[in-house]
Amino acid sequence: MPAPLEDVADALRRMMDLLLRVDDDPALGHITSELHAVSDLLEAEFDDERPFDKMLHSDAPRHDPVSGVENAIAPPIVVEVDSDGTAHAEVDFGLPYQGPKGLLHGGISALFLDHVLSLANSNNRSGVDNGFLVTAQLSLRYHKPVPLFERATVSARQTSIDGRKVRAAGEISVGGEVAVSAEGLFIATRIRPADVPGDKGGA
Ligand SMILES: CCCCCCCC/C=C\CCCCCCCC(=O)SCCNC(=O)CCNC(=O)[C@H](O)C(C)(C)COP(=O)(O)OP(=O)(O)OC[C@H]1O[C@@H](n2cnc3c(N)ncnc32)[C@H](O)[C@@H]1OP(=O)(O)O
Repeated sequence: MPAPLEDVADALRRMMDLLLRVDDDPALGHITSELHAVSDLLEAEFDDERPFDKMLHSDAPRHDPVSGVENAIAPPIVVEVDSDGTAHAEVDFGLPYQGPKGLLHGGISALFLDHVLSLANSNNRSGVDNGFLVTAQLSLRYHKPVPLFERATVSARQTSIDGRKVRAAGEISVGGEVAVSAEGLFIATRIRPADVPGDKGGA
């Protein structure tokens, strides 16, 4: 059963989508006041320390803009990692991700590929120094536009490990055809999860 924070994020996703469908309307003034009233309620509960702490210490990502179930910016996608190390997720991109009319914004493609390439690396870290694996380089090729409202598959696999340097490649495909392909270099930071107080090594 979804947790309350997931429910709220879902409600916010619905609203963001609707806001991109309405035109100027007299009701918008009232909606703006209502939203500020809700934000005032949230602000009263705000705990300055919580978001960063939660991201660092949770076992599953809940706040990131791709898979984060508590982040309304995220669709969110569910990434599965197969036994052969291939990471993949399915997603129907909607209006909040639009760039050219009816098409996915290219920066959003980069975001989703970065994320799924990262998860393809999280499965196999043998021989990699035990730091956080961060993106050092991401190279993209946009072959075809990605249409909104159609099922897209984002997939990635690790291609090599060389000391602290790990490489992965992946693509966004629609209807079985590659629309965007990516190659990424990820480097294990010198800072290790064990150096961060209270960290469980989740990210
Ligand atoms: C269903 C499965 C569930 C699993 C759940 C798992 C939990 C997941 C949790 C959560 C979700 C994940 C969310 C994904 C997030 C996506 C990834 C990001 O967004 S990461 C953030 C963006 N990236 C940065 O902020 C990096 C910023 N840069 C740096 O910190 C440094 O520059 C760093 C660490 C990359 C390198 O710095 P140095 O000082 O440690 O590196 P030096 O020692 O100089 O270099 C090492 C080697 O790498 C090369 N190198 C360094 N930087 C390079 C670069 N940019 N390009 C090419 N080569 C580079 C060097 O030439 C050197 O090579 P030679 O060993 O000599 O051969």
